[in-house]
Amino acid sequence: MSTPQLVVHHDKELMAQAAAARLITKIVDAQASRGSASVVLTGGRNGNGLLAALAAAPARDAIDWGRLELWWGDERYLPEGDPERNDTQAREALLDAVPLDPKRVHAMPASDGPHGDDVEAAAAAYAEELARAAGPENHGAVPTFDVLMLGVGPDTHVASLFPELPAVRETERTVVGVHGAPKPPPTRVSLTLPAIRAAREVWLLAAGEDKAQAAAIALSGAGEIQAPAAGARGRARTLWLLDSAAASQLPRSLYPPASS
Ligand SMILES: O=C(O)[C@H](O)[C@@H](O)[C@H](O)[C@H](O)COP(=O)(O)O
Repeated sequence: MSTPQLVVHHDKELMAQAAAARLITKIVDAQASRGSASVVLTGGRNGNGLLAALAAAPARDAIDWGRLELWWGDERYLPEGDPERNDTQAREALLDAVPLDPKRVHAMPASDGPHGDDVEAAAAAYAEELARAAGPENHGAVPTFDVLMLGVGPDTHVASLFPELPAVRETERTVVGVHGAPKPPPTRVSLTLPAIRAAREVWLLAAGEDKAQAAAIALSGAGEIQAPAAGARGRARTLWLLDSAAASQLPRSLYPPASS
């Protein structure tokens, strides 16, 4: 697993714009070398902020949207179209404005779908969809994601993997149902750490004062059960994208000079 690299931007807006520019380049390079790109989106303010910045980016349409595979790292288990769903918010921030191939947009199941309130069945169905998309060259039961993005919660959660809860302890399955999440809504579907760690690159987004303690804990050697963000590592790269407020409690040895 790759050692975390940090890039610190002056403020939340600049972090979102710089991360969006970074994502455009990553997708364009992947499409140029492999014909398509695979990205895992995250929910929350930082995740949606990045998508909104990408929607407004001048180079946005350098991406061949028809050859972009989109997945989610987690989803609130709510009815399709519910404003609180991560995919609803992603569509509003960006997806509805670009010509994606709907067959390549893999939303997680909704609670009014075929699985009803059986969130474990919904999680298993998404795991099967991931496995179907994985090729022989991939690592196990998920496709090789070019970039997997994760917002970081103030308690160091990523996706819907919360400290000490069963989902963060999962070592076999790629997708699990989550009950009793401390961040509402309580019922969710989430990728697990094994699925996250199959990604080429994992980017963790942390902006705002409320993330400073979480970033310091996760980057100072905490274990992944107590601090799930500490376990979110990519095979080739783990990149923390912070603003100076979120970086303010990092040990000086970790906090590079402000990059902008
Ligand atoms: O379903 C969710 O809420 C997200 O997937 C969650 O993992 C989010 O990324 C973090 O809680 C950070 O959210 P903020 O960026 O809003 O702090």
